Amino acid sequence: MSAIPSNESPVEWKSWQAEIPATLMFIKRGGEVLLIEKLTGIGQGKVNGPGGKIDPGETAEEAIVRECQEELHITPKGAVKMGELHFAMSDIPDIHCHVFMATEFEGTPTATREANPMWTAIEAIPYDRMWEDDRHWLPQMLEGQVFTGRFQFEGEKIVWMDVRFGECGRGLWYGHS
Ligand SMILES: Nc1[nH]c(=O)nc2c1ncn2[C@H]1C[C@H](O)[C@@H](COP(=O)(O)OP(=O)(O)OP(=O)(O)O)O1
Repeated sequence: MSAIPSNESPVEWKSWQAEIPATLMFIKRGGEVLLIEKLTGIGQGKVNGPGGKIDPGETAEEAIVRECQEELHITPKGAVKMGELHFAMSDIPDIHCHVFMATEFEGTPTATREANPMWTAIEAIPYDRMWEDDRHWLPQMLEGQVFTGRFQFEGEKIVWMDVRFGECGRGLWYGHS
């Protein structure tokens, strides 16, 4: 299944490079998922998964473990890469985000200055408090589908999007990985 672009994107995606490499994590437990209320940084005030920028020299896998430790004092175990998100933004730097899912973790999710943890029933995920793209991939990802998404934002509104399920990575629209 794919969401087909309804108009031409002005972004030249073949040569597009994000300024910020980033990560997101969604930990599932039964019918719930661990979300956060983000208290600092990009998307402050929104609900999201824990995550953040990849530091220089870090892999995405290392970064997502560090971010979960910093934001919630937990260590995810056995994280699986599920998707890649490419955000062409209008008023903040462009972002390339690696999305992970896990079912195991060590520690107790704890509120920090960066995040309030929220165990949330999957059927009650508050999409109206999240980035607009999330409703286009998070439900499918939580059911186990890998994906690649490209989104062009004007402010916080999507003006163009292309989401494809069943494969993860830039090669989907590039012709090679
Ligand atoms: N459109 C979008 N949809 C989404 O679901 N998550 C988005 C998003 N745009 C950005 N993010 C997330 C991805 C990543 O986890 C996070 C990056 O935010 P931040 O820059 O705040 O990261 P950090 O927590 O590293 O912050 P600093 O330590 O302040 O640099 O925002």
